[in-house]
Amino acid sequence: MVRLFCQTKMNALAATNRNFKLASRLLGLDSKLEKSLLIPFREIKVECTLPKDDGTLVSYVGFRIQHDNARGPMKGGIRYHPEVDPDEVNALAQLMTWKTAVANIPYGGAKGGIGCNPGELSISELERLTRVFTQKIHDLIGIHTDVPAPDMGTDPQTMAWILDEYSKFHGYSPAVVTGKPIDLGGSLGRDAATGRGVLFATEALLNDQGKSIAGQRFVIQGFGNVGSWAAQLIHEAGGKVVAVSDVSGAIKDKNGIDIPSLIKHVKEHKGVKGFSGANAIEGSSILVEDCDILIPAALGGVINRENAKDIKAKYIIEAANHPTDPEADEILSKKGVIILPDIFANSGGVTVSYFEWVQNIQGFMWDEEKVNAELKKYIQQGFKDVKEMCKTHNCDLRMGAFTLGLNRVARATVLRGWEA
Ligand SMILES: NC(=O)C1=CN([C@@H]2O[C@H](COP(=O)(O)OP(=O)(O)OC[C@H]3O[C@@H](n4cnc5c(N)ncnc54)[C@H](OP(=O)(O)O)[C@@H]3O)[C@@H](O)[C@H]2O)C=CC1
Ligand SMILES: O=C(O)CCC(=O)C(=O)O
Repeated sequence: MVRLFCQTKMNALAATNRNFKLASRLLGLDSKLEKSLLIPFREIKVECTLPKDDGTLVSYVGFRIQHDNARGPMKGGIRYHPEVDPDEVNALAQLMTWKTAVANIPYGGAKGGIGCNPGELSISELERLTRVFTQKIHDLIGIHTDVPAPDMGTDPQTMAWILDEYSKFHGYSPAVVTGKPIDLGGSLGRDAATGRGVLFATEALLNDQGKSIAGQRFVIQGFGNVGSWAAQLIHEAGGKVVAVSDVSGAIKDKNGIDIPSLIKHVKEHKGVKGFSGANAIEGSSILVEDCDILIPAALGGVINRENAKDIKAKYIIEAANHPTDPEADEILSKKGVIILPDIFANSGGVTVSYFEWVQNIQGFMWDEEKVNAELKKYIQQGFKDVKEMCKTHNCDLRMGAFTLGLNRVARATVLRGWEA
């Protein structure tokens, strides 16, 4: 009990449900419809027993939470991380439902995960674990039911193993996963898509404020797929990335870090630690470093009531999923900090996943220029739609995005006659 009160981070599901309720109230949804929208469609929990390289057996718990399919097949990433827990996966699945609706792509929402530390498993152990997980869920995913993709701790190779294992049961099915290698039907531009979407979303927000990326000072937490692509594209657009962190450590240079050199360093040393072109700082201070724009691109709940008051950024672009607790939202709003919410800011990844799925179904590959140009159109339209809801409901960008997403899913639910 005491520990509960000492926690600074809110439970992810409680936080997501709180935002859902606020948006539902703004839209005036009735309680039956609210219930249909909130309760997940299906929650899958499986034991994955892995024979380790040394012959011992270890068991991991895997989840796939399928939240909603009113607007189309369920869609969302699979995460390998030691902190994966059912409540968080549930929250992430629900966020996917609102995200695909905000992006206006014909999907619902799902999310999966295995509670493991991928850094401690060999490649062959990761492959066996992924294949066991796929064997357990193959009859519940599919091209027109639920389409997984990468998230934290997983990558195109993980998707290739899922594709291959799934295809043993159902025939060759490249469209059953997105974010897969190009050689197996992956889309050009998917690897960079979440980071590129973060760039386009930031540009849309700044343009709306009469500003541009050039000269803005950015701090980025997380330097994996999303953080490193966002950093590279922001750097190319003239933004100054002044501090970056990952699990290995954090670095800072107020004149701007040379991002291409940092990317080279991270490839060689598996982390930002030891980069000679910047000064080492405490990892815990990254979120409160002096900057104009803060981009959390790692874990959820990192911006909470404990550190919100010390944040110096004027803007927060949520590249990570649910990085900001509702309590922190309130503190930051009082300080005038503008937050571009996750369900819009990081929607570039799932949007290009949609393009990948479409290409697989069409059997026709787009060039990268087309992928990036289409992504830009979707993000710019998404920003306009979110702003419109902010005007209608006199609310902030998070509630603008939530009301937009909920409203679209609610309409589909009623049209299908599904309200409870
Ligand atoms: N991949 C995608 O397409 C999408 C991802 N997202 C979200 O973006 C976020 C990042 O995902 P992604 O980039 O794919 O994941 P990756 O696994 O590629 O990268 C995660 C990064 O976060 C770092 N990290 C983990 N814990 C901490 C910590 N406590 N402090 C600082 N850094 C930390 C990791 O460090 P290290 O490498 O040292 O372990 C790594 O740099 C997640 O919230 C994910 O849900 C959202 C939309 C789409
Ligand atoms: O690309 C996808 O399908 C999902 C990406 C994802 O997991 C996310 O947007 O959080």
